Amino acid sequence: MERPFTFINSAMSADGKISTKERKQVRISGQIDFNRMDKLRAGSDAVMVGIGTVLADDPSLTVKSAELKEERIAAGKDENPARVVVDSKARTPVDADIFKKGEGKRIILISESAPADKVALLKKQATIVVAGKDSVDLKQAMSELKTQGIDRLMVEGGATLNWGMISNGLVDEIYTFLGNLIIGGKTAPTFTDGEGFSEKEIQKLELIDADKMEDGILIKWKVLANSKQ
Ligand SMILES: NC(=O)C1=CN([C@@H]2O[C@H](COP(=O)(O)OP(=O)(O)OC[C@H]3O[C@@H](n4cnc5c(N)ncnc54)[C@H](O)[C@@H]3O)[C@@H](O)[C@H]2O)C=CC1
Ligand SMILES: Nc1nc(O)c(N)c(N[C@@H]2O[C@H](COP(=O)(O)O)[C@@H](O)[C@H]2O)n1
Repeated sequence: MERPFTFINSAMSADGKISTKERKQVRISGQIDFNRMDKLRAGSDAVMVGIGTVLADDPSLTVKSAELKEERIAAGKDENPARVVVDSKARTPVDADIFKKGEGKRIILISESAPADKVALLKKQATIVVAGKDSVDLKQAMSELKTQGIDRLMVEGGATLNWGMISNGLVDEIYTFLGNLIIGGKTAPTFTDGEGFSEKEIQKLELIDADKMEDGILIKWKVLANSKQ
């Protein structure tokens, strides 16, 4: 199956949390890391999040730097990479910031179980891709993104989508900024939630690089092949 080159970028606390127990967004990294993230967005064909992140944070997922936007336009691309939401039941609000802010394509990945009336509303603002019966079949969805010309995909969480992508063997690299705070809470989302691997299935990584950045560490990992997937 052909799929895009895919990486996850995330910011987590020193105890591995990506938001609070109330699922409230926390500023974990500083401006240098936000600029790095902006460059990653600008260099991608699409930026993807789960519906949990849209409902919790309402991110715009746009490129913020005017210079980087101009570079994209000069290269014949849209100002922003395509914004993709994994949303089995088509719960994306029609007034979400991904629709209100910035130019560019929007793609909503849904399952066959999504209600037709809501899908019809979303169709006015986004390309709808149906993959899977009750929840989005991520393998099928990634193959569809590839056929739509997406060669480089940035995944920005959250915890459940990160698990879904990694456990299905759909991720090539992971970039995590580890910040100088403890969030705690057993219900606060971690970098990967989902059901978790049992011992023999655990996903192995190879360290690419680790750098001190502001008051934290940027760690880059390569995801190794996993015979279980
Ligand atoms: N610090 C950071 O870098 C980031 C933190 N976050 C945080 O993450 C939290 C949201 O994470 P979650 O609640 O876990 O939501 P999520 O953003 O991972 O979305 C999960 C939802 O995606 C949908 N989905 C459909 N098909 C799926 C499949 N095959 N596999 C996995 N998911 C599928 C399901 O409805 C599922 O509930 C928020 O609190 C947000 O603030 C989100 C992005 C970045
Ligand atoms: N990389 C990173 N560092 C942090 O400290 C963060 N809090 C986040 N959060 C995610 O960034 C997204 C915001 O995007 P827009 O600014 O709206 O374009 C959002 O999904 C946050 O969860 N990321």
